[in-house]
Parts: sequence; C-alpha cells; structure tokens
Amino acid sequence: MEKLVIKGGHPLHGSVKISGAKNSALAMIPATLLADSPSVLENIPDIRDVAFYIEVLHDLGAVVTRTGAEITIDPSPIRHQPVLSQKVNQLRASYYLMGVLLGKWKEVTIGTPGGCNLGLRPIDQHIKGFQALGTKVVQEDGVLRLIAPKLQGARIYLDVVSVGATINIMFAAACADGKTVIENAAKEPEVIDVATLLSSMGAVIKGAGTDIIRIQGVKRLHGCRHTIIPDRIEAGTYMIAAAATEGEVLIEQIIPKHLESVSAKLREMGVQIQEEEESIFVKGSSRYTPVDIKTLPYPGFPTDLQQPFTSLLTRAHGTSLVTDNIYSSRFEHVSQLEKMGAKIKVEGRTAIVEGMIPLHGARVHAFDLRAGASLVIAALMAEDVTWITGTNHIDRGYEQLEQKLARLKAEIRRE
Ligand SMILES: CC(=O)N[C@H]1[C@@H](OP(=O)(O)OP(=O)(O)OC[C@H]2O[C@@H](n3ccc(=O)[nH]c3=O)[C@H](O)[C@@H]2O)O[C@H](CO)[C@@H](O)[C@@H]1O
Ligand SMILES: C=C(OP(=O)(O)O)C(=O)O
Repeated sequence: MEKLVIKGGHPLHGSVKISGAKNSALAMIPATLLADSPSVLENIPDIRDVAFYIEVLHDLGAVVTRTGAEITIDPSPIRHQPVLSQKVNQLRASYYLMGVLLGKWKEVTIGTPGGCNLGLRPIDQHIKGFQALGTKVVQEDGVLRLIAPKLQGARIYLDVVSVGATINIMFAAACADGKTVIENAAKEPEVIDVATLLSSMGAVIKGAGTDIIRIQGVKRLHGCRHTIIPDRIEAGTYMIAAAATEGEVLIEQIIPKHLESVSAKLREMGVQIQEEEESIFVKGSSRYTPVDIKTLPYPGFPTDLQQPFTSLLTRAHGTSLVTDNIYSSRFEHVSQLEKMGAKIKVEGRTAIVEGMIPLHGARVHAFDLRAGASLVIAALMAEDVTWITGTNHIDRGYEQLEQKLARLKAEIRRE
C-alpha cells in the first residue's frame, strides 16, 4: 500500500506557493458545461478530484485539454445521457452536475455523490431548491432523476447554510425563466468565485458573498476565461504546519483576507503572523497558549482546518476544545493521533485536546482528506518516523504535498 514516510522534528523553513482552490475548481469544471462555447480555467490545482472530474466530463462527451494549470473545456460535443459511473460515487462535488445538467437539459439522471466520509452529508437543501424551481425529483436505488419541463425562478430559503446547495441552485437558476432569490446563502469565497465565473459567462447574479443572492435567468451562456482563487484550506494547512514545527514560512499567492479566522486563532496561541498583500509570513514559537476552536460557515473558522489544527493543539500549554458545528462526527483522525501519543477525548461534537504532549512516530491511516493533513502535521512534529497510508484521500486535495514540504526542509518521501 502506498504511504507517506515522514521523519519529524525539523522546523519548516522557506516559502510555499499555494495552488488554486479545490472547492472552486470542482464547481467550475462542471459549470463550463452550461456554456455553448469553450471556457478556459486558469490556476486549476493538480489534484486527484480534479483529474476525476475531468474524466467524468470526458465520459459525457466534452473535450477537455490541459496545459499545466490551465484547462480548456469545450462542451459542444456533450451528449444528454445518465451519469451513473463509479466516479460520481467517489466525488462529493459530482452533485454539481445536477444543477448544471438540469439547467442545460431540464432533465438529469445521476448517481448519488461520494466524497469524504464525514458522517451524514444530506443534499436535501439542493433538492429543495430544485423543487422550488419547478423540478420533479424521483430517487430509487441510489439514483436520482430530476425533471423540470420548465425551470421557473423562485424565492428559496436554505434551512442550513450550504456551500453546495447555494452553488447548485445558482447553476439551475442561471438558466431559469425569471428571477431567483436564495436566502440564507453561503458566503464562502468559493461561492463568490463561482458567481464571478457565471457572470463572465453571461449570467446575471447579484449579492454573492452576502446571505441573499439574486439571479436573473438568461437564455444562453457563453464560454469565458477565468482564474481560480487560491486554496485557503491548503494555505491554512501550511500555516498550521509552520506553527506546529516552530518554523518560519512565507505562504505565497494567497488572499490573506480569506484566512482571517485562522490567522486570528494562530495569533491567540502566540504564533507570529505577518500579512502582506498576497502572502502571510508565519513564525512559530516554543510556547503556545491553548485555544478553543468552533467551526462555522465562512467567515467563521473552517471545518476543513479543524483536523489539522487539532494536531497543533497537542503542543499547547494546557487543554483546548475543538467543536465542529458543521460535521458533528469529523473526528476520524483522533484514533490515529492517539497512536502517536496524543491524548484527545471526543464528547459529542467536541474534541478535548490535552496539550504539552510530545508525539512519536507510528503507523497510521488517513481515513479522509483533512484527517490526512492532520496526520502529516503530527508526523512533522513527531521525533521519529511516521508511516501514513490512505494517501488517495490526501491526494484528493493537496497538489504536490511532499514536494512542497520537502522544499520547506521536511524529511518526507512516498513509498
Ligand atoms: C466540494 C466542496 O465544496 N466541499 C466543501 C463543501 O461541502 P458541502 O457543499 O458538501 O458542504 P455544505 O456547505 O453543503 O454543508 C454544510 C452543512 O450543511 C449540511 N447540509 C448540506 C446540504 C444539504 O442539502 N443539507 C444539509 O443538511 C451538511 O451536512 C453540513 O452539516 O462545504 C463544506 C463546508 O464548508 C466543506 O467542508 C467542503 O470542503
Ligand atoms: C470535505 C472536503 O471535501 P469534499 O466536500 O470534497 O468531500 C474537504 O475538502 O475537506
């Protein structure tokens, strides 16, 4: 089984360039199918989820060409057919094909989406939105069939703040007749990024980045060129890793504003954070104050950095609490961190993390993407060697992880 082998105890030093945002890319790749001419997406991250999505588009008949971090997607040869491949079940963001293909053909038959196993991940708010736009939904044997003889704009209130539902409804609404209003919409930077792409394609969208988004449907969308925003979760992971190893790292090609909640928590612990226009310099320390983390929709602390942050908290001088308000059972990393010596107790949706615990190397497994990131950070902190399996999860979301870390003077290799 493929594994990452990490010999810890080296402070990270140097600079790291952050790739394009996974969660923008995974919405934009399908979004290009809404157009009637080719689109070019720049700053596409070289990660497994993107490769998978490109394969799904190939299977549908689109022509996708890739040159470095740029992909061109020509949707014109795409055929109307059910999307039932295994790939759909392995990719959370395959749910975006619902909104896109519904917008394009007013009908879609699709397998249920996969992605990280974080406990229950319902898509009832996506469905509620499609239904409000006039869609009939039938679910049987793990397959969803959505049919809308006509998509009609509507007022939709989301019961939970959902990134996926907000974006998916924007896709269908961009092609509906009349005006749609999404209330209690997600405000994540990736939602704004996708709205910007759709606007460049000819859609009429106002309010992205606030909790009320207004979409005026249009008859046709055309191809465009768009540069994806930097991945704030990848950036946050390197910030945490720098702090955890008492390192000094310049995180480049980022939007510091997107990381305010992470910078604030690191500062509260005693990490030095210096923000520039497009970079953040992180300087670790040998003494950290314990802090409490509560994950919330943006601009709150992101759930996707909760697991990596937990590894750092094992170094704090006291006990910290980590509460995940988005995914109540996102604690698959805890049993593995315990193998490395961590003392963490999970009570409901809260992990109680004991500090001042030196971690040691062990054989551990990444059960999901960010659990993998948390184990990599723990391994960088540990004195001796750690073997991490489950690299397929880590590769879903981190471009060239071992190369980037090796450039920061980490001792890491893939076997
Ligand atoms: C591909 C992608 O962009 N993934 C991100 C996206 O996932 P995803 O879009 O799946 O996450 P959501 O924002 O939809 O989920 C937020 C919360 O709402 C709940 N919910 C969501 C939809 C729904 O119909 N019903 C419902 O109850 C979820 O179970 C969760 O508790 O946002 C999450 C929250 O920031 C991130 O962790 C993921 O990295
Ligand atoms: C949960 C995540 O991804 P996905 O929604 O694609 O499973 C993540 O990026 O941490």
